[in-house]
Amino acid sequence: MANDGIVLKTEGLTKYYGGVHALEDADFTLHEGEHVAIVGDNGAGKSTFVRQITGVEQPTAGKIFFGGKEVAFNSPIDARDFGIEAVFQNLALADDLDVPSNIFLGREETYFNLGPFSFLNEKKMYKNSMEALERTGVKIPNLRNSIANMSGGQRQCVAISRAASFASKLIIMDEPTAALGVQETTQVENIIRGLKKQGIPLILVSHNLRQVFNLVDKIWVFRRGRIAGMLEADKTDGNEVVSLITGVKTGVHENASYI
Ligand SMILES: Nc1ncnc2c1ncn2[C@@H]1O[C@H](COP(=O)(O)OP(=O)(O)OP(=O)(O)O)[C@@H](O)[C@H]1O
Repeated sequence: MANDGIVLKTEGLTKYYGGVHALEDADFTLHEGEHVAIVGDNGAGKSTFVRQITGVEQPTAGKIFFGGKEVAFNSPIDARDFGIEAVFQNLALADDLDVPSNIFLGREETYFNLGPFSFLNEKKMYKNSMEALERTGVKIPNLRNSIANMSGGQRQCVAISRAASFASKLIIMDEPTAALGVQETTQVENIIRGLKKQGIPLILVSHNLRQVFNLVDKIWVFRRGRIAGMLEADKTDGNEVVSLITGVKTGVHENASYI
């Protein structure tokens, strides 16, 4: 498949959990530099889709293309190796470790390896963590505190800084601000704007339509496990998106590409 400026493409992506058809026949395309949202009602299949394209789970059927090549991610580490970073609702932080250890989790900087032993370069990890947080504008008073002692918002910001630092090709965020206050939400939205400036593509799962309209180029609507349509953010409005989410048409919508 030729690349054609397409970063990620899925064809017929399908996931069944026993008899539950969580995702069916999803054809999705993300172009270079694009920021897109995935919206839909509870249970529409948004998180299921994200789990398939990040290697957390393997699809029942369908194909995933990344950078023009068909890929099969057997784990999130496989996806990471392609420069894909994801922030999930459960964050995947290690509670008993401090901020630098969490930012470098699984990618620790070592001085040297001696047989089975690795000697961590903690100074370098601390410095790089400070830089990662500074780049994303996140302020954490004491990086040496274990993550368990931090607020939900601070933990979320660490997870997002980690993803933003390592994502070279694509970043995926599943409800990154659902549990945050106003100030922290603004901080996360600024991180997302920074990623846009850097040209890093984003897939944002969000229930917050205000946020979606402020941040993305395209809105992909999921309904009952299927992609119901795609709308360009600057050519649509909240009513049209809600119509597509619910499947109840409230008027004539010329801009929707109903699928
Ligand atoms: N591990 C699982 N086992 C069985 N069913 C599942 C599993 N994960 C998800 N489902 C079901 O698949 C469907 C889609 O769920 P999913 O979590 O993808 O929806 P969602 O759009 O992300 O919803 P929400 O906005 O509530 O997070 C739902 O009916 C859900 O109950």
